[in-house]
Amino acid sequence: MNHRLKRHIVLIGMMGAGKTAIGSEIARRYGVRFTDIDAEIEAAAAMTISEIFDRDGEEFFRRRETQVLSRILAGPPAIISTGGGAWMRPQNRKLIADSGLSVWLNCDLETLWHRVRQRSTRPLLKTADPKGTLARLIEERYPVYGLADLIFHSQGGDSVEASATRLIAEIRAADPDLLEPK
Ligand SMILES: Nc1ncnc2c1ncn2[C@@H]1O[C@H](COP(=O)(O)OP(=O)(O)OP(=O)(O)O)[C@@H](O)[C@H]1O
Ligand SMILES: O=C(O)C1=C[C@@H](O)[C@@H](O)[C@H](O)C1
Ligand SMILES: [Mg+2]
Repeated sequence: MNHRLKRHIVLIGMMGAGKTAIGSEIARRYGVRFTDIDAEIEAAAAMTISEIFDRDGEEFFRRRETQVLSRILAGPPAIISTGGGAWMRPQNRKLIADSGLSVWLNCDLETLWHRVRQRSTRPLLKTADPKGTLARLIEERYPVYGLADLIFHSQGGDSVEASATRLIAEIRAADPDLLEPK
């Protein structure tokens, strides 16, 4: 059924937390727009994120990420999936707070590792000990992710569909007017 979003719903969290999977499922179900910031960065640069990191470095990528996030947030309300590091910049947190509800998809290390271990698309995990890197990023980031408006506890055994249903209920409880039928 088609719905209207009053503000953006901005999904934050680690690589593999399900921002893209759950975000696109919710958007499909409610007929609202879904935007993935990583995909927007890649489209604007006509390069993959790995290529941007390799050629121009992480700092350059982070500046691009803020520009793209700012452009998407200025557009019509959408469900937005951010890259894992986006929420760590205070400037990005301010941009998100000004126009959306931030939702952290909180997921444990073992579940994340199970989901990302096969992927070669995430430059930050191209290390000698990717699981250790993931654990270190979790330690650094979780206190900051915890500043989100809503914390969704992802349950490892749940399907994407079940998680999307539970997340919608939690979003409705946090802000009953955010997602309304057209
Ligand atoms: N309950 C669940 N919630 C979310 N994802 C799940 C769940 N169960 C299985 N998955 C699978 O886990 C993967 C989650 O990856 P996804 O790309 O959505 O994460 P992400 O947060 O967007 O990561 P990235 O920052 O790397 O883009 C998907 O392949 C999805 O199908
Ligand atoms: O966790 C991170 O810092 C990143 C996650 C990805 O979504 C990409 O935005 C990029 O690979 C950086
Ligand atoms: Mg994603």
